[in-house]
Amino acid sequence: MGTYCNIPLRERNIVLIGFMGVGKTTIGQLVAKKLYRDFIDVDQEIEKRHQMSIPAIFEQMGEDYFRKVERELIIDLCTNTRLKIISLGGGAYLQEEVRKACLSHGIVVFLDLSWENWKERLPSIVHDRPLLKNKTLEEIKELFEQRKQAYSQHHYRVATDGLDPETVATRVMKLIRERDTE
Ligand SMILES: Nc1ncnc2c1ncn2[C@@H]1O[C@H](COP(=O)(O)OP(=O)(O)OP(=O)(O)O)[C@@H](O)[C@H]1O
Ligand SMILES: O=C(O)C1=C[C@@H](O)[C@@H](O)[C@H](O)C1
Ligand SMILES: [Mg+2]
Repeated sequence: MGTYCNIPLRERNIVLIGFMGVGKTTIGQLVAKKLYRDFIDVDQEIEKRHQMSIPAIFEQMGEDYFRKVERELIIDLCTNTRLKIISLGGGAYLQEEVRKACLSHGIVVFLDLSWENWKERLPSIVHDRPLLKNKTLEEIKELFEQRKQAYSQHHYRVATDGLDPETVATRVMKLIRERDTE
């Protein structure tokens, strides 16, 4: 897969990236509604295809299997679809092939949230994120910091601290509209 892309800018998929729980799924749904586009959540799509939850896939088939399925699905979506709003799982963008496909074929929007604000969200998300289970807060912070380097490879960044989902979605939508009228 080369980096050449013949998809016109206006038709490229919008790909939301960022750490677990920053709001990719929540915001992606809202942006899709606002722009009248289809929404695809990669985690939900994998769950649907396997008829299993993400924690069950991790437990029964292992993380390596999940990462392969995730990578193949994202590359397929990036290269073969247009005009979608796609929310990735939090760890997908750590894979280089995924980054390349998203950056060359889509418009990548990084949803950023500070550690201080993210910490507050942990209790509401820990139960269905296998990578957060059985980890201390310090270990999670380390993962949060480690992943920053990968997420720094994006087209746009939206700082989400203190913003409700509607406001974040409006900001994402404005970025896309401004880009389309450039
Ligand atoms: N801007 C926001 N303000 C407050 N709460 C939010 C915001 N965005 C999302 N949330 C809440 O945070 C939790 C995680 O959101 P969501 O599932 O959308 O994250 P995600 O980035 O898709 O996570 P994952 O990487 O695990 O798929 C949900 O309970 C959601 O309601
Ligand atoms: O950040 C991660 O590695 C993950 C995030 C979730 O979206 C799921 O894809 C899964 O729980 C792994
Ligand atoms: Mg999600």
